[in-house]
Amino acid sequence: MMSKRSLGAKCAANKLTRWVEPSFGDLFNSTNLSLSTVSGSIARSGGTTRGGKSRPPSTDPNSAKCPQKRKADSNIFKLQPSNPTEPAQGNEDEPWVDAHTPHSQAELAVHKKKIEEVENWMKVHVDPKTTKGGAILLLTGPSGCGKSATVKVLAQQLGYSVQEWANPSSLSEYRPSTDPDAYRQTFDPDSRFNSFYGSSQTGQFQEFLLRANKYNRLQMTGEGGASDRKLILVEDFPNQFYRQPGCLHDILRRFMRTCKRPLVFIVSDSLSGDSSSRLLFPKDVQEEVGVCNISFNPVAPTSMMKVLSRIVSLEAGKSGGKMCVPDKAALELLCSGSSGDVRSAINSLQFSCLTGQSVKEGLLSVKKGKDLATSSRRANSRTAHGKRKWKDAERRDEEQAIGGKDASLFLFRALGKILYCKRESPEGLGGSPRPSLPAHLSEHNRDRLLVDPEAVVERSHMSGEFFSLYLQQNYLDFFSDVEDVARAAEYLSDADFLTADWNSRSIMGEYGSSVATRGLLHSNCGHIAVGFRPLHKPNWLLVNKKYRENSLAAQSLFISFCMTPVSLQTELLPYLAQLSNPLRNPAQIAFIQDVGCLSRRKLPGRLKLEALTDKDTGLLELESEEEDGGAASSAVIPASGNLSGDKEDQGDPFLEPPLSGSQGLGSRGELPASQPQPNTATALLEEDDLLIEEYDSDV
Ligand SMILES: Nc1ncnc2c1ncn2[C@@H]1O[C@H](COP(=O)(O)OP(=O)(O)OP(=O)(O)O)[C@@H](O)[C@H]1O
Repeated sequence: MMSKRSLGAKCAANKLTRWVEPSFGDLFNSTNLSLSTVSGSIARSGGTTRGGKSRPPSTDPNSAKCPQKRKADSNIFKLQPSNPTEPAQGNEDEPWVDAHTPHSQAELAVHKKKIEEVENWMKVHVDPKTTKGGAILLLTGPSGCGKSATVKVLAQQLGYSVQEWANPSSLSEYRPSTDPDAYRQTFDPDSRFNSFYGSSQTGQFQEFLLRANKYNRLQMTGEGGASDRKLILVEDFPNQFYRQPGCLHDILRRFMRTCKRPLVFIVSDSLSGDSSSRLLFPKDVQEEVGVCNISFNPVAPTSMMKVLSRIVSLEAGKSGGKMCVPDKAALELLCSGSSGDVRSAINSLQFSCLTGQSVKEGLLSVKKGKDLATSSRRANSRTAHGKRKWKDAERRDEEQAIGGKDASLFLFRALGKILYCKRESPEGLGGSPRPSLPAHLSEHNRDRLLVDPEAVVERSHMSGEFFSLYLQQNYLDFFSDVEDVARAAEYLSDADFLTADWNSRSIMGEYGSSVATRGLLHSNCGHIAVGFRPLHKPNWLLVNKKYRENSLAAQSLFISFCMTPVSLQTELLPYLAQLSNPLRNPAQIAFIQDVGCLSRRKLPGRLKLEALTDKDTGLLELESEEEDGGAASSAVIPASGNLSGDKEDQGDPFLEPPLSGSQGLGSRGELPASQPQPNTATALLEEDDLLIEEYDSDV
């Protein structure tokens, strides 16, 4: 993978001299000084983006000290001149992402509906005449999908100014005074001499919000428009917020009470599942302070193509024939390789169009991609449908060669790739006959797969075992023949078996997931086109959650017995349930009724399935498990349902989720909430299955 960031880092190391030179342009009579690094950190001093060209240097010390990281990324092209002795020529070195910044809604590579949503929110909340209190907008979505660009374009269009927060890079050093009074004041939050508080990033952030809310921007010469229409933009978050999101939540609450300006937060999601937006803005806080959340999608390939084609034609015109112009196939490669990140796509485009030694490889890769695209187009002339699929599967590696983004897959899509079992058409690509298996193996004959199962699992960013767990939950809906189901079930249990031994689990994990995925694909020979099928999260997650909660509850309620949770639930509680007067604590009675006995009347029904959405990731699942589970954090959750990370059961890595979880579930057909439910207990009592009398030893 050649990401823009790693590329930037490499170039910075190699061409450090060139990086320094323009900063001393005046001294060395270097006239072509590009200021976009400094001016890249726009608006944090109060200005909006003015055009895509070099902007005047900001006077804000923050912006000079700390160029925003994403802007710094875009400077990679400045750091690699073909000849370091030559001065930069004109705008040649300007990053195209900056040079082609969108200036109007029509130019934005963002879905119209999303733009409209943001525009409507702005119209309602930014005008101080129509709004009373503060309002908060949260924009989420993958990196480079145009969130900031949308805010800036709309702000410019509606005549609003944007005041943006940027994390200060260096804080003024704190030197404790020897005077005890001064020392006390330093740490006293109510003291106005509180230098410690004032100098922390969080403190500065709070102060920024206060000032941004209180004061209007200074009117610069030549600037017109209503300066009281302002929105506050936050994309960088003080690091402290990631450690203690509660700090941010307190600030938000205070902001909503006291402020009158609208506040826009932009948080980029990562495909690998470490969702900052979930951490910084949990659902309950969003509801409490009334955050409006608009979620952006990756840029659609058609919009991306339009942007790239426009840039290529403009740049080709400017270069006067010097530029290496990529053709449509190469642009398509760039589009699919960028995973909907317009910044990454434009950077890759510029990189691949540069002429010079340093990008020779990039050009070769484009050529390779072109050749491949052309040959596959020829080969697929017969089967129009197979054409695209084939190209997708075969070209993925080529895409990565030209600075493509890491092609991560959301879990939903990754599962679909296995379950829908897409294969090449029987006549093969190009109509040439495929070699077939010998007669005695003919039952194993299958058309060629259009997916690489191992790559799919890898791109889903979750362990193979966990991936198999999702497959186990969902595969039945995609089979039409019971023989196939039997074979698939066998493969799945083989996969479980491979990872059953915790000693070799880390090594065998990959083999296990290969057996599970390939086994499913191979078994499904009677596969019929099944249209859309909803996918669900594994029941195991719910059962496991319930089990952990029961374990904790059992331990705390029956602490005096000094037994492990497993022994409590499988030995003691069923025994106590048989006694008519064991205890007098209502919580204990309720728990015994919930966990210690099987209902004779009602059979456990199917659990209520939780739908898997296209934005879910397996890691989130694990995280939420850990959050909810408190002390019982699970480090590894294998497909077989073994819970090896559970602290109470560390001595028993093969612990099965006990029956207790499903009992409580089954009696009501759905999983009850975390703690033992009094209603469950009541329902059971009503059944007369069991009667536990309250026993008072004092009587
Ligand atoms: N047509 C276009 N639509 C959107 N952005 C474009 C377009 N053409 C060029 N760009 C540039 O692409 C970049 C898009 O990045 P932007 O900052 O908007 O992404 P983002 O969704 O906010 O993600 P991040 O959090 O990574 O910044 C900007 O630098 C923008 O100037």
